[in-house]
Amino acid sequence: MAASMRKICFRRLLRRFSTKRKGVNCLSTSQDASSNVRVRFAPSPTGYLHLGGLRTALYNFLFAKSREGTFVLRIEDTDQSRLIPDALDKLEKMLEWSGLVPDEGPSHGGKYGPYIQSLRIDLYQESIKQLLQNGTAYHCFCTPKRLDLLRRDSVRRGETPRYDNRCRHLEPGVIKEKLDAKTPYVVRLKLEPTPDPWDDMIKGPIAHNVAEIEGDPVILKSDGFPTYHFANVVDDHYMGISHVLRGDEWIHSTPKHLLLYKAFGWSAPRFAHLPLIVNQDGTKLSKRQGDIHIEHFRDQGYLPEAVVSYVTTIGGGFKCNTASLTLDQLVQHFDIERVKSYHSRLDPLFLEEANRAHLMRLMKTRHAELVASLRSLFGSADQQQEILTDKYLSRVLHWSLTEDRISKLTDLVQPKFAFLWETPQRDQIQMLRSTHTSLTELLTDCTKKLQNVGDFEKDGLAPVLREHAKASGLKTSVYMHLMREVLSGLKEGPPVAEMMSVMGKDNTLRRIHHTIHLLQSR
Ligand SMILES: Nc1ncnc2c1ncn2[C@@H]1O[C@H](COP(=O)(O)OP(=O)(O)OP(=O)(O)O)[C@@H](O)[C@H]1O
Repeated sequence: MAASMRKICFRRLLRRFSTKRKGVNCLSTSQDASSNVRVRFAPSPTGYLHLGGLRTALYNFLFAKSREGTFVLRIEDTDQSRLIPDALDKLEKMLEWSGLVPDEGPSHGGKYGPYIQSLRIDLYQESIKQLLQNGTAYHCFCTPKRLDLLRRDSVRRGETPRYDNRCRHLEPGVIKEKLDAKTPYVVRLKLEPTPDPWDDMIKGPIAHNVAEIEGDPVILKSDGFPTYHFANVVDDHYMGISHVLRGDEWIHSTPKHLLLYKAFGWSAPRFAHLPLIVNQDGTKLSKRQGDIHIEHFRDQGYLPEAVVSYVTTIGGGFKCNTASLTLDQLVQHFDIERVKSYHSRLDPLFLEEANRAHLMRLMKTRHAELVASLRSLFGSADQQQEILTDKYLSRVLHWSLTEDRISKLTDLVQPKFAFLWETPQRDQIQMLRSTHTSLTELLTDCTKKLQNVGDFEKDGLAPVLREHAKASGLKTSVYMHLMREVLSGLKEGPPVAEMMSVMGKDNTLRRIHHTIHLLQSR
């Protein structure tokens, strides 16, 4: 067995073992996995939904739906300095477009709302009092200047900067004095050693002794807003979240979160840290990159089902190929035990494959809708309206998909497919007249041959065209080039017999007659 395979099996074994002995030695994550499943997708509105965020939203959705649970959308907007005004609106639209409709959320309501953190400030301020009273948190009056000096000092010594926990030890009288004098403060959590492992649903037991590495973290900022860690834990508790599925970048924050649960005396949810979707250089995909936003894929003409399939390729979780699975099928096949623990890059070729597979599926299941979508790519005033019949559009769809010519509908309006919709221009045809003097006769003869072809399929047309080339004394390649230009104005493209077959007999003959007419007119 290869070493990497042995490692994976060992990790799986550990995961099973550690799940069974949950609570024995691990930091407590005591929610019972079989109890009422409630998960949340909790993005910050600091940018638009991208592939990484969508993948995390999707796995939360799949986990909830595969266990008859609830999928909650919560907006984490405590970093007010980075807010983007229309981010929430667009995020909700993109989730809906992808089919990941929340059961509870800012626009869907629910009994645990509000679902936007900036509307829950009172709850955080009440909750912080609890920790100040039981002594697990404390006021810190250190000035930004002192913190900066500390940081510089550490850097000078070649150490990782960390807060020295000085205000942990302030006398109650000093604290009162400073509070009475309205001295600005933050609230920090007292970190305790966390040498014991906690049990991640994907990675198995993980030990991270955060107090050895970091100073006490801020949980309430000087502007009265909670930090990510604090609001996240308070909300997960009050929203009854049973499982937290989030990106791997939060894995080292988990001991802090577990300490917060402990400080409150609450039981913690189970955690699953999902592998990240990374860039070519191994860095995490992030909101600041334009071409990874879900809107970008929608605008390019990709189907929501295909974009969803695309993001399932990082992280696994399925025992079958997901290229053509619908959301319902993904729910049926999803198994968190199969989620991988390593980060990877997306393969854009898979998106093309998935989009094609979903288009093929829609051809069978929602044919009329697909035809209507193709028609909608053309303006109502466009000259080609008269050929946009259901029959013609269906034939184009069938051809382009079965012959692997396109991966999305919008490909069909690219210049290389213009021949499907437009007749060649007068000047293109007139150019041909100068190189082929007897073109009118050749085309007239060709129409006679084509009239007699009953089954206008490429296999029947190809020998007829080859024979006509021979009878006209032209090399087949020269003849085919000529016919392609007559039909499409293009120098390159699909084989002529294939072109004719997709255009259909009437359309093909009409085009040739049109060319003859242009050749005869001056
Ligand atoms: N590249 C990624 N791969 C997998 N999950 C991701 C990725 N980026 C974000 N996530 C997850 O999506 C969820 C929402 O993330 P969030 O809204 O904070 O976006 P973000 O891209 O992490 O933000 P930023 O661009 O500021 O880093 C989080 O659980 C986060 O872990």
